[in-house]
Amino acid sequence: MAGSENQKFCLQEVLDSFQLCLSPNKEVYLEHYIAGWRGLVKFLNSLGSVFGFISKDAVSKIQILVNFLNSENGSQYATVQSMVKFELDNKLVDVDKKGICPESGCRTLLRLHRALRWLELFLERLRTSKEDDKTSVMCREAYNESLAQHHPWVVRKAAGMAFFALPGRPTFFEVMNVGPPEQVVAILGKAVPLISEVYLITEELYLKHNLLDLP
Ligand SMILES: CCCCCCCCCCCCC/C=C/[C@@H](O)[C@H](COP(=O)(O)O)NC(=O)CCCCCCCCCCCCCCC
Repeated sequence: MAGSENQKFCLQEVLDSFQLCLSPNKEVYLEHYIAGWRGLVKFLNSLGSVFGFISKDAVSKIQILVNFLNSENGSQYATVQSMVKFELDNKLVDVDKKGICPESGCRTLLRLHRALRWLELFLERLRTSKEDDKTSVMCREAYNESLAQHHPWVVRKAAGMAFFALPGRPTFFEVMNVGPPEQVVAILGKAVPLISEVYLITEELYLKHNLLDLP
């Protein structure tokens, strides 16, 4: 998988990864969750260096999770559910905000999980958008409704500036690399509910274990 962030993006690949994410009993496989994010980072990279600071942060979080998956405890990280259990049972999470485990799997995944909500809201806006709607507006609205609430002023400001550099809807659809606009809309129609399901399962799990505010 190394270096896959530099290859050409294809929306179908992301859809496939999120499809593979769910086990028959609705657990979330970390490997496929990570693959989905790798695909999205590819997309971001293809939009240019203005988005480098966002892509860099996503890549570093992906890498932390990959390292856990490849560690001697890798099998405990097979699913998000098993990761949460393992890290909580072994006191590997900063539940009482002490800063002893600043890079736990749970807190790292939480950052991507929050970004997944932004993605869901953004893709749904794209799916239902009209030809001359602005991607920057869709992106900002989705961001303000989700991730922005977890970001300090300086990050919100930087993100806001980057949104201005987003290409228009036609270019955006082209970069998705799945064919004409109707096809993009059709694939988005499959991707959004899937992403939403993965998001909800993770959200409920984190809520149950009181992990939604991990520092
Ligand atoms: C296509 C437009 C892309 C716009 C992306 C919108 C999200 C804006 C996020 C701005 C993040 C700025 C970077 C810094 C973040 C960190 O401070 C912050 C907190 O981390 P910490 O607690 O370790 O400090 N990190 C995060 O919240 C995680 C952010 C992860 C963002 C990943 C975004 C990937 C975007 C993929 C684009 C895919 C487009 C979809 C097309 C099919």
